[in-house]
Amino acid sequence: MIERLSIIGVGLIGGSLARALRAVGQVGEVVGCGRSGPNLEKAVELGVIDRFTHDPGEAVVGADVVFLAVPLGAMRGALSAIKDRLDASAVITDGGSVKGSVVADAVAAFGKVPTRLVPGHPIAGTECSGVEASFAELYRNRRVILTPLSETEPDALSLVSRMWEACGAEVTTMSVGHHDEVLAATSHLPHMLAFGLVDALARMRENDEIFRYAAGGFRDFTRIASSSPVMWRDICIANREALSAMLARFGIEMTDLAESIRRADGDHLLEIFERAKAARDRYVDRVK
Ligand SMILES: NC(=O)C1=CN([C@@H]2O[C@H](COP(=O)(O)OP(=O)(O)OC[C@H]3O[C@@H](n4cnc5c(N)ncnc54)[C@H](O)[C@@H]3O)[C@@H](O)[C@H]2O)C=CC1
Ligand SMILES: O=C(O)C(=O)Cc1ccc(O)cc1
Repeated sequence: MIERLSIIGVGLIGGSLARALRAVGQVGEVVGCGRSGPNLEKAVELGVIDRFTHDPGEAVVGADVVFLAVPLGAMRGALSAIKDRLDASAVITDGGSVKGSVVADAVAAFGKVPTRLVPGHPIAGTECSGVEASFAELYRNRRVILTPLSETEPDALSLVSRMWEACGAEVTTMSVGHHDEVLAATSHLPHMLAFGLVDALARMRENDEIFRYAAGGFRDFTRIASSSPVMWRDICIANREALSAMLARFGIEMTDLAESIRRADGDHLLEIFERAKAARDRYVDRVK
């Protein structure tokens, strides 16, 4: 289906796409591009990519699909670097966790919305980074959100949808703004809670003594605090408006909890916990 796929940023997300497409025989040549020589050499050794270059412009020559999988702060530079080297029919897509910033970066780089840009976001990942953490099954039975614009050419959208479906993913489309609001609530806020909790506890006791007495719940809740700091710095800045609003709403919830605890208001606490338990049980049932 794809003759030459160019992956800018061969880490967890880019590497897993290449592996998944290779596993189902839907890609010919895979060209990788990145900054780290050892990571790219590893990618060749693992059979994830066929060859690599450090020059994004060179990487996209002759590619029918270009997949951008760099941290959000590097998107604008990557788009500017590939702009003049793309084939006219090349489709550009990405895996960035925020979509408004990627569209703004594309407009800044191209001077207008590129009609063959299909912004995308696989709702799948782990707390690990780099090509060695990538695996072919990452996207199987997971959702991928595409946020096409009014300018997006239908055949480009259809190609990117089919690419993700070939990886076993379920593709949904929504607007850029809606995507960024929903993900601020379901992904970006929980990551802030995990980072904030672990940092607060770590600063309370210099010697890490406190972590020795943590139970399974702490480990489950904080797994995502092991995620890439650079990636999450960029996500926060890219989605600052929606994430700030979510953090403010969550702050009100925490204040309410703290007040109920101080007042020993068991009825109110029970009301909150029962409502939360019912909502989570419903969610877990739905995704089983
Ligand atoms: N990690 C996750 O669970 C998920 C991440 N994403 C998004 O996917 C993108 C990539 O994330 P990961 O694959 O997890 O990160 P990663 O750290 O595993 O891979 C990123 C790669 O990009 C390279 N890179 C960084 N700056 C670059 C530049 N200026 N030019 C070329 N290469 C550059 C890095 O060397 C690295 O190999 C991010 O935009 C992130 O928001 C989306 C869904 C899930
Ligand atoms: O590790 C996890 O559970 C994640 O939530 C991974 C993740 C990180 C960023 C995204 O934009 C989407 C998924």
